[in-house]
Amino acid sequence: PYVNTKDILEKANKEYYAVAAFNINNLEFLQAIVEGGIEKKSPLIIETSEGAMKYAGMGDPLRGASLFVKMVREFADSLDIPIALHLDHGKNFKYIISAIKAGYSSVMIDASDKPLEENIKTTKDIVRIAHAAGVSVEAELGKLAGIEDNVASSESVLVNPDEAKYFVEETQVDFLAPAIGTSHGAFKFKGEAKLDFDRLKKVKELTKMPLVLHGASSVVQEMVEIAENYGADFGGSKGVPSDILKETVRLGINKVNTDTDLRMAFVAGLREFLQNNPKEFDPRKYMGTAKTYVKKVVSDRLELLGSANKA
Ligand SMILES: O=C(COP(=O)(O)O)NO
Ligand SMILES: [Ca+2]
Ligand code: NA
Ligand SMILES: [Zn+2]
Repeated sequence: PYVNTKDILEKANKEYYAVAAFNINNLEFLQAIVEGGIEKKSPLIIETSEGAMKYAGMGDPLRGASLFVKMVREFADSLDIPIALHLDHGKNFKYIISAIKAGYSSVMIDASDKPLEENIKTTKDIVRIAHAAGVSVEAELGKLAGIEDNVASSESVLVNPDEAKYFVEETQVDFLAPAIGTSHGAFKFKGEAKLDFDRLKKVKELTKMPLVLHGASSVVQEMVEIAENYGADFGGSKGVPSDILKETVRLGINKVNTDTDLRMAFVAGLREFLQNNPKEFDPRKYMGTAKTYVKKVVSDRLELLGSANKA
């Protein structure tokens, strides 16, 4: 069934497991993710960025949002696993309202680049509107290094646990993304991968609510090798190691945003197939391996996060 993200995350919060939130831009990624969820009997959170809404809607974000709702609902309404649709990194009021109007389960209002009081005010505005429409809300505290807020910020700004308690009380958000040292993309760490577990622990103790980890892709070595075998250059790529990811779940992360790992799996499959099948031009064939690899990464991640058999 098509459900509210909050329902999925409240259960995960109670039972101390995490649910992956997988980003999509097209049909093929959605198909592969849904296949993984069915195989693992796992709840699924499908999420789209504002850019994805624009891309799917060919420049019209409301049309894009509505297309994604219809696609996801077609799958969700016909399956036993709970599936939610979430707007990732909502920053533009028009896009957030479009997602709510189109029927998204939840929206993120990302005002983490603003001073605390402004983040609170903006988040409160969105919570009031979203909750009136039965839509749940995610917000963020702290900043991820790498590309954040369309600005390359070299330093990540880690969450302040006391601020987090004040923030959630003031805003009444449904789930919170505390920055604890991750960053978006495939180049997360120069040296050793390290996250601030202590801050995460404190935020969980103080808020007791479902928490979100952004920048949570692992950069799956198997996929890097296949892709590089067929012409990719992913030198220097490094993600969140599985053991560190598992530790964040143990400490209270319940939603794990995963985009890069699916992108790398898809392009690995695409490169491999195209190189080995010079005569093929049926998209259902040349995107077949790509979808299979995405499904594999999805299934492994659902298992790792503990949401398998939780549907
Ligand atoms: O945080 C993410 C995805 O992060 P990755 O680049 O690590 O997949 N989306 O909001
Ligand atoms: Ca942010
Ligand atoms: Na999000
Ligand atoms: Zn993110």
